[in-house]
Amino acid sequence: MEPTIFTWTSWMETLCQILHSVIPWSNACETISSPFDIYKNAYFETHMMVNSPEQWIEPMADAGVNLYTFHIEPVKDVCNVCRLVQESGMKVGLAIKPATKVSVEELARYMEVADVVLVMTVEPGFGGQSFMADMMPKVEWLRCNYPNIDIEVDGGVGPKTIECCAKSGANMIVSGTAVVGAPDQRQAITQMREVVQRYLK
Ligand SMILES: O=C(CO)[C@@H](O)[C@H](O)COP(=O)(O)O
Repeated sequence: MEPTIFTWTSWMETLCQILHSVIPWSNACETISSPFDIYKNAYFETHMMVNSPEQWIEPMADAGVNLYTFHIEPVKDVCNVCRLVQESGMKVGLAIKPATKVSVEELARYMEVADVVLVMTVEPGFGGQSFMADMMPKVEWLRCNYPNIDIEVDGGVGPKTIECCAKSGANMIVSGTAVVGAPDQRQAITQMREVVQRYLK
């Protein structure tokens, strides 16, 4: 398990996360495929905040996405969507939002097919929201029961909140505003990665 810092900034080190709330959905696929011309070694995750994730699997796989993360709340047959994602060649990410009716314990039934679990620390919608520390028990429960799975946190994460996330067990970090607004973006990413590494040991 490695610390991975995902960030949404013009300076891509590891990943470009395409949020339909950030990019008008009409041209998301074109937007995704265009960075590949520039960032040939980047690892691309799409965080699908959509009601029908199965509808976008093929376009995202064709655009070159590596990790397809979708919210399980609106999906009736999660295992089927996971299977379709795997068959497309992408990794499977399962996301739950703060005000969800899905308990983190219910995720247990999908752990055989999931590669990543994303615990949202803001309500999906837009960047720059405040970090919700009361989401950390979900991360702690996951890390305690699934010591080797990748656990991602997303929303309000930055140098001031990274310690809380890493201590709870998160090893995949999405950071938007905190990196984009940092005077030194590389330093902000490096600092967060070092904190996560400290807890991974
Ligand atoms: O998915 C979302 C919001 O819908 C998050 O990815 C945020 O957009 C990340 O931005 P910051 O909260 O780090 O600014």
